[in-house]
Amino acid sequence: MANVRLTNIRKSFNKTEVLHGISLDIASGEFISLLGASGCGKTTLLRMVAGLETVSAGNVEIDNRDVTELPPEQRDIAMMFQSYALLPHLSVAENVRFPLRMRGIGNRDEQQEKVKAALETVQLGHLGERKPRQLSGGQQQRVALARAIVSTPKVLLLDEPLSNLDARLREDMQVELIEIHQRLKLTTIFVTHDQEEALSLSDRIVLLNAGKIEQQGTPDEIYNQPATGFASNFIGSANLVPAEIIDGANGPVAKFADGQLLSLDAQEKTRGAATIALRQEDLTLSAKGSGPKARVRTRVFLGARNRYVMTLAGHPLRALTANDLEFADGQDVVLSIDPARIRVIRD
Ligand SMILES: Nc1ncnc2c1ncn2[C@@H]1O[C@H](COP(=O)(O)OP(=O)(O)OP(=O)(O)O)[C@@H](O)[C@H]1O
Repeated sequence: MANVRLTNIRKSFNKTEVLHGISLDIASGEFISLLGASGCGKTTLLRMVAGLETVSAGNVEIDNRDVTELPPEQRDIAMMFQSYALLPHLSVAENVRFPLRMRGIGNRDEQQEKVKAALETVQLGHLGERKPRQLSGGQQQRVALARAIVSTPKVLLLDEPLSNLDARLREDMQVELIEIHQRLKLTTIFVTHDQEEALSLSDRIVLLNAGKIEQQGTPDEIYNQPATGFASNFIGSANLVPAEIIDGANGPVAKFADGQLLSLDAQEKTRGAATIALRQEDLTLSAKGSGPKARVRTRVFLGARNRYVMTLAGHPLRALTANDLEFADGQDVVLSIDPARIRVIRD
């Protein structure tokens, strides 16, 4: 287990810069997620930690050692890819043993001990003799994970390792990853575009946007205190509505383009043009009462809940509600929200 330090990392492909100076300190034993939309540079950054991609500028340190110029096999890392690439002609146990053989770690008996332990960690101790094609997709993914952890690398790099799994298996594997991390305490860098996965697995989330770090923090901080409009929208898909922040009779209020007012937290300091971030799950809808009104455009049935798509001051607004609430298309509904849950982002 080791710390990882990235200092001012830049990467250009054919003169186009895709990573614009990333600096990041990852503590020994930390589980960190690189979260961001497709194309923001997550995989490129991970590959540079692995040594599979050169850096255009900056430094990579692992365990307080500069590895920027070292090839992957000298970095003491293991990487698991989205396509887990098992060798079809080798048994499960031989697949897991492969990195030990490549790196000449231990003799045959020691290698087999390690393989057994790794397969037991992913609960596949009984399937070592099978060939990969005789396993389900989820089991194959576990074999790939066993192969990644078998050499107890200093750093474990995971590139969207769960993205090929169906929803149920994915949840099971998430729990398994959490348990494996608790047991082995490997420094782990996990790439994902799935915010829920990042929130549920990580000690810390690094949100990337177009080759830069947009925000980093614990899942709680990232979810509850998004620092920018991008972060609010990306995590928890908040509604973003422009407004003017003014002093009302009882404290600050947001005034929307159509003149409607929404009370803000008494502590809110911003005044003037801003964007209001309203989480779908924080909005309460009612047929009567005081507060800004939104017009229902459509209702999406989600089983236990409904999603209402509405219009507020000319902007789309979505809310999640319990499904015993029914509003008709075209109806005006009153919005209420705990002022402490409203985020004001200065324009
Ligand atoms: N080998 C390459 N040659 C040229 N451009 C590349 C190369 N690899 C990546 N890029 C570009 O660099 C940018 C970042 O790509 P990267 O794969 O790191 O993004 P990502 O966030 O991992 O996306 P995804 O979630 O879709 O995998 C993209 O614009 C991509 O087109």
